[in-house]
Amino acid sequence: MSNRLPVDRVVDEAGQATWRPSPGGLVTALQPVMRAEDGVWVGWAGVAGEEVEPFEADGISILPVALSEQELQEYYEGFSNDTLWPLYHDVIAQPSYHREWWDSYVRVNRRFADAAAGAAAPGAVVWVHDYQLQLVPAMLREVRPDLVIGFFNHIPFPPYGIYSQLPWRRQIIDGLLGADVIGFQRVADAGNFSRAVRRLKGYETRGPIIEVPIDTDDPESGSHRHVTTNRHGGLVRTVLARAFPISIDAEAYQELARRPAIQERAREIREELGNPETIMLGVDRLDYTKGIGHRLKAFGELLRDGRLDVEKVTLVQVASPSRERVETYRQLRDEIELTVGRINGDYATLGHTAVAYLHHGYPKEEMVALYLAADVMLVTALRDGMNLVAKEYVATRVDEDGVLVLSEFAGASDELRQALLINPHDIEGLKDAMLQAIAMPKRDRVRRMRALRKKVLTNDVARWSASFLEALTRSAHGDHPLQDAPVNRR
Ligand SMILES: O=P(O)(O)OC[C@H]1O[C@H](O[C@H]2O[C@H](CO)[C@@H](O)[C@H](O)[C@H]2O)[C@H](O)[C@@H](O)[C@@H]1O
Ligand SMILES: O=c1ccn([C@@H]2O[C@H](COP(=O)(O)OP(=O)(O)O)[C@@H](O)[C@H]2O)c(=O)[nH]1
Repeated sequence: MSNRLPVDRVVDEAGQATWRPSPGGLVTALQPVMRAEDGVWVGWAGVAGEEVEPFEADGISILPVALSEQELQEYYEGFSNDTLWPLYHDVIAQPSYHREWWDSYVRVNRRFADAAAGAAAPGAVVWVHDYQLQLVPAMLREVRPDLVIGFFNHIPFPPYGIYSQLPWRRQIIDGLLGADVIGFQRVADAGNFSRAVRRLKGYETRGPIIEVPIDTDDPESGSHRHVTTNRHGGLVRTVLARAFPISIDAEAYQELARRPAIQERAREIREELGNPETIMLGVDRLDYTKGIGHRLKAFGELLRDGRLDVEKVTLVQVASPSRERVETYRQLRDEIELTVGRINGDYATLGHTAVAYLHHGYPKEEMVALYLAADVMLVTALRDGMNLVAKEYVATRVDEDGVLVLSEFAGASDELRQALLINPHDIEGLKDAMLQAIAMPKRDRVRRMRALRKKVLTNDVARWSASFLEALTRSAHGDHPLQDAPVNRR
């Protein structure tokens, strides 16, 4: 279950409906998993006010959940993306708190839970994804205690000092604790969650295990899995909360990178840009968490100070459209486009663009060609759950060349230690890292890229889903594995 299905329904001006792939890393990561399983994907079809019948897409059974226009505004654009999203990303933007948005979030979560409850076979495994659906685990457990329920949070879980702002902080914790296994991107996220549970609920935790007291007056209390007695002699249900860092289908990216047509397209991209000595690339949803403004500032200053030459270096910035009706996102687009216009106005020449700015979403093949064309990949997120783009760049570089500049605030930095790690708030540090990346000798580039590729090729998306589902299946047999998934325990 995820808010977004792998395909969005798009209705054109003539009223004709078509399906197009959904944006974002969650769908990229889950598609190969779902293709391999004989399951049902429950999610929203991407258009408001329409009931869509269950259907098949690319070998996946789809069960659409309908949202009205008002729910789209209050549950998705409002509570999910204007309350939870900024709150969980370190309040980079100010979260808005509205009681009607919360009511809508509860209503829509209930609808998702009901849909899954109706579709799941007895004892089935249900895997719920992301911050839009945090109440679903408890709602589902209430009506279907036979199910094995997993939850994975794709975005960060904030430190308690930030999380505690949320007026509905206890309800969200209760919602999540309905799951048997709760997965996070980083060890730090899992730690933040356990702390919030201790502070808000007073429940005890032992490493990754959370002890949820059982209400013995509840007639359903006998149906719980992994019930045990805690050190005070009380009956508790145990929940596993741990890091499972997500990844990509690395083999598929390698395969695309080896295709002659895609390699030719990469050469064409370089030519279209006037064959600069260095191409730097940024690929992001147009989101304030991605640090696009910081990246442009650093690049603009390097041109201003004559440390970079527009005839030698071009920055390609793909900023794919995202959440365009949310005011903060509209403002961000204006700011970014103003900055790009200024940099190009000040430093571009007739023959050489400084920033090639593309406000589009591209298919995978074009993404791979862009990755192959880029000498330096810039991931400067201010906060990011994982950032699959960083991993895709590494998987694509079958030539073992290219330099990844990576923010330490992206989950990917826990694993990709051989990237040039930066703090995007430190503009001078970012500028130095860009120059270091451009000037890095081939031997060093290859050494770093080899080490990065080993990580991404070993810890791919199949391994991620297998380790989560294994933890979930073991939990169905009353056994919570205590060790962490493969990740640096930093
Ligand atoms: O569905 P949208 O509102 O259009 O947004 C797209 C997705 O963005 C987020 O992606 C996150 O998941 C990635 C995979 O785990 C991760 O690499 C990235 O850091 C996250 O930001 C969001 O979490 C998804 O729910 C959205 O569908
Ligand atoms: O034009 C684009 C821009 C992005 N992406 C994909 O969108 C995902 C972005 O995931 P990431 O984890 O980096 O960030 P998110 O957008 O989920 O926050 C990656 O798989 C990208 O390849 C894409 O297919 N076309």
